[in-house]
Amino acid sequence: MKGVSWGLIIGVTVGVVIGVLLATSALFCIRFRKKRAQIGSSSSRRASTIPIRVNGVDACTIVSDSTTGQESPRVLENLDVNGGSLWLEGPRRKNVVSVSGIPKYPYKDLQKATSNFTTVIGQGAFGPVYKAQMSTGETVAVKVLASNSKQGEKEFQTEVLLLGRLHHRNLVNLVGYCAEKGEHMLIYVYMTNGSLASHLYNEKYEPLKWDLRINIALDVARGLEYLHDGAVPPVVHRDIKSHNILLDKSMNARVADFGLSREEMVSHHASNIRGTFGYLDPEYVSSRSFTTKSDVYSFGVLLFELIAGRNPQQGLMEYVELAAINAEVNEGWEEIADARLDGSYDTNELHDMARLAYRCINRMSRKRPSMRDAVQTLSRIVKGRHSKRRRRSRQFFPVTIEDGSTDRQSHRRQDSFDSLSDLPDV
Ligand SMILES: Nc1ncnc2c1ncn2[C@@H]1O[C@H](COP(=O)(O)OP(=O)(O)OP(=O)(O)O)[C@@H](O)[C@H]1O
Repeated sequence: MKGVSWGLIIGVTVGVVIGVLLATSALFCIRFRKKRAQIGSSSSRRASTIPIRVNGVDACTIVSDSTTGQESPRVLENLDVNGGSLWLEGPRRKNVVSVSGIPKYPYKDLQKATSNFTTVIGQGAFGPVYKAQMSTGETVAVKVLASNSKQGEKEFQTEVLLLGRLHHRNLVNLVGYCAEKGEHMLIYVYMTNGSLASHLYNEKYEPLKWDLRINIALDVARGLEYLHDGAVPPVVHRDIKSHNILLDKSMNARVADFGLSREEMVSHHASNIRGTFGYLDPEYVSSRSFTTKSDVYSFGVLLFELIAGRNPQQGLMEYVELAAINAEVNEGWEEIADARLDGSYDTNELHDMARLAYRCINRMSRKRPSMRDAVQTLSRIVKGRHSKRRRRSRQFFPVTIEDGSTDRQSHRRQDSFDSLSDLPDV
């Protein structure tokens, strides 16, 4: 009996232990699978919201941005998940010959779409830019390269091929081209709200709000980060300035004029130095060698433009150097804040952005941050702003929900709604 009961006890114990082990491992397997599925779906979601397409000759790889980008709630305009332009997709593409993925448009179509090239929207160093209404109903911008260009057909095609490989939501993507009747034209996504320069300096526009200025800075940083770290081979922009930052209908900023052969520029700059004075890296001027850090320098100038609402031709940098004297102990940068902001900005954010800008314009290129660092700093500023607002909204909502009947409280509710207007979707 004793033997039987010991055997029974041991049998039951072993059975229970094996049962528990089996149950635990089954549970572990289920949880592991779930987790993997979650990671899979979140990374594919991430890749689809923040596409960076790095194209080799035939390959197209999606890699992610250095930040998630969830802090930027603004709407993407005309973009599919791969950063390509939706208007070119699908059945609408009829009548368009596509060579190596970049559609080639007949001259007569563009002539018609621009009312015989009468719809000028701008004039750049490469030539005039026209607004074009395509028969598909889409609006595009057509850049006609100056006819004094020495570029041959083959070089132009090569350039189109290179440009066509660069796709990012913060770049003014090339969506087509035309090479006919001795004319060379590049067709771009149309940017409804024009250039950043016009919003900063043209009185006809409302002053840009502080939050929007930071969002624009982050958009530009992301576009440049892609050119420097995401594109293969890396692309140095060489002419970052507020005229080359364009805004779409939702005020998302995109970098324009990248990757164009600078040899083709109608020279309005002295002694072979390419770029725009005031934005030029002093190290490049002395060494004549342009690097990604030269773009970082120009980006720093652009950040100061956003802060101060004045450009290098209006003495921006002298202004900055004076303010920098007092800025060491977290003071002083307010002195240069754009008067059109009317004091409506967060002082800490302004200091953080100015400090980043000042690092970017360091005379020694090796001491400047990379664009990846700049993206991370600006993302932190934007994230900080959102969490501050979330905290503030948590303070306000319980009061208004519990007892929203008094005037004072309904005012507060209104205030909290106003300040939440640009919270990201969560
Ligand atoms: N894709 C676009 N959508 C809307 N407007 C555009 C577009 N591209 C250019 N423009 C307009 O045309 C103007 C001229 O553009 P372009 O890029 O040729 O020259 P720029 O940047 O002003 O000067 P530069 O050539 O010296 O850099 C821009 O300032 C902008 O107002």
